[in-house]
Parts: sequence; structure tokens; C-alpha cells
Amino acid sequence: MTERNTSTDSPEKRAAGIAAARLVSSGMVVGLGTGSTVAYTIKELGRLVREKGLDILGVVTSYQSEMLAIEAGIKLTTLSQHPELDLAIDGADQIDSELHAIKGGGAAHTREKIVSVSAKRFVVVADESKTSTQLDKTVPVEVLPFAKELAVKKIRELGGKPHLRSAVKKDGPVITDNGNFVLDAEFGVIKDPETLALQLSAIPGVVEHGIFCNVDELYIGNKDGSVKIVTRQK
Ligand SMILES: O=C[C@H](O)[C@H](O)[C@H](O)COP(=O)(O)O
Repeated sequence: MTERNTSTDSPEKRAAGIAAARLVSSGMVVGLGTGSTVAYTIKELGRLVREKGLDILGVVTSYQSEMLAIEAGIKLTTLSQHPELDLAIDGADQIDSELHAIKGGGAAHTREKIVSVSAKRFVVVADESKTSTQLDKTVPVEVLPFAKELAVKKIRELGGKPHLRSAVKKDGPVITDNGNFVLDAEFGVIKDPETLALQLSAIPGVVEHGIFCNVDELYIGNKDGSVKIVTRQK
């Protein structure tokens, strides 16, 4: 697992995050992702709520995005109250040319996947450094603590090298918002993300993994403030 860069002062991330906020209009129920890029979207939506009367409901994907949304003044709802969302916006750790993404650098990918699949449209915001022709970053796999050894064995059988993610400023493993462990699995270049996604999902005790095959659009921010939009070919 490479070190997480959550710098909050990035012109590229800001450009992408703010551009995606323009997709949101009054009356929408919006999935709010987790991480430093979508944080710009959440703050911008908060500004539009306060200054322009934007009337939306948000569904958060983590404790972090919940706190940010509350601070921004965005009204929140739940998937129980609003099971179908108009739009979900989130960041990614890596995204390939066919818009397969790896997420979960912040261990939020389980709720992020549930929220993104609940949305009619899923938009990823990122800077250029996240783009790649093929996926080759470690894949975060959230597992029930009870199932850790089985998951390690099964991931090895799939050709992966799993490592239990360790906490920072706490001894022992990272515990997700759902009370589980995260295995970061190295697979080298992932030639067929959709097949690997299905294989990981089939392991008993795997709660969710970080391969996302449901991205509709990618907003790539540049230093000069411009944004390139890539749409998935269906
Ligand atoms: O678990 C975390 C999420 O999947 C994030 O959306 C992802 O790690 C990207 O975060 P950032 O925008 O901070 O690079």
C-alpha cells in the first residue's frame, strides 16, 4: 500500500471536484464519497446550499464524509429513506482507460460501492496521477476478522499477495467503519478487472473489495483549472 496523499491543497483535485459539483441541481439525492478529492465537491455543494439555495439531500459513505457534509451544511438522508440516488460522486486511487477503478485507499470502499451502485449515475473525480492504461495498484479487500485467514489463502490462490493493513497511531490493524479488517492485495497488472472482481466477491467472508466496474464518467482535473471528462463506452 503506497502512502496516502490526502493533501487538501491541490489545484488538480479542486478543479475536478468543483466541476463535478455542477452536475448537482435542486431536488437531487446525491451520494457523497470519501477522500481528499471529493472533499472539494462536498465543500462546493455546501457553498451552493448556503449561498445559492441549492436544495439537496446527501448520502454519506464514511464517518469522514459525514462530518464534512455536516460541517458544509448539507442535509443528510439514508439509503433506507432514499434507496435510489440521482448521482454519486467519489474519488479513486487508480482508474484505467475503460474506467475500471481501484478504490479503498481510505478503507471506505464498501459503503462507497453500495452508494455508487445505488445511484443512477456514478462520477469519479481525480487528478491525472490516478489515471493509467491498466490497473496495477494494490486492491483493498475488506474482510470479516473471523474470515481473515481463509481470505488470505483464497487471495493467494488467485495470484495475489495480501497484507493486513496496519493502523497509524494505533497498534494493530486498521478497523473499518464497519468493524472489519482490510487486506491490501498485490496482483501486479490486472489484465481482467471484471473477472478478478467476481472472484474476490466469491470468497466467503469478503465484505467488499475495491475494484469498481460501474464508473459512468471520469472528471480529470488539471493544474490550470481545466477538466477533461471521459465517458464510459457502453
Ligand atoms: O477509501 C477511500 C476512497 O476510495 C477514496 O475515494 C480514494 O481513496 C481516493 O481518495 P483521494 O481522493 O484522497 O485520493
